[in-house]
Amino acid sequence: SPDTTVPGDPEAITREELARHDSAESCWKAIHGTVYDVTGFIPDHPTPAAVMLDWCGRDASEAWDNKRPGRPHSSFAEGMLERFRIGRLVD
Ligand code: HEM
Repeated sequence: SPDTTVPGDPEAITREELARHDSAESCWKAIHGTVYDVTGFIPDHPTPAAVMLDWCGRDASEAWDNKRPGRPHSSFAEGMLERFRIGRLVD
């Protein structure tokens, strides 16, 4: 389970905590307020790894909504997200 910095709220993940997971060793992303651990998915994503790695440790909502300019991810991709969910972004 994630190491959060909000006592009593195991779902809460701060931006500070999110920012610690900014590499291929541990890659967390916030997308529209939900935090995902996508570390294990990086080799399976259909792009060079660098495309995914650029967004580790950050709010990746913008990238999620625009995998290419004006092109959101598919509903198939959307359906994959739940399995990576680890919590909720808080300030
Ligand atoms: C965070 C979890 C992510 C998941 C689960 C995911 C999943 C997928 C999947 C399943 C596809 C195949 C096409 C589709 O279904 O839309 C795809 C394509 C793609 N994704 Fe992601 N993706 C993620 C994050 C990102 C990020 C952060 C970027 C950064 C821009 C990105 C950029 C792309 C690109 C460029 C393609 C291929 C081109 C295309 O399909 O138009 N993805 N992704």
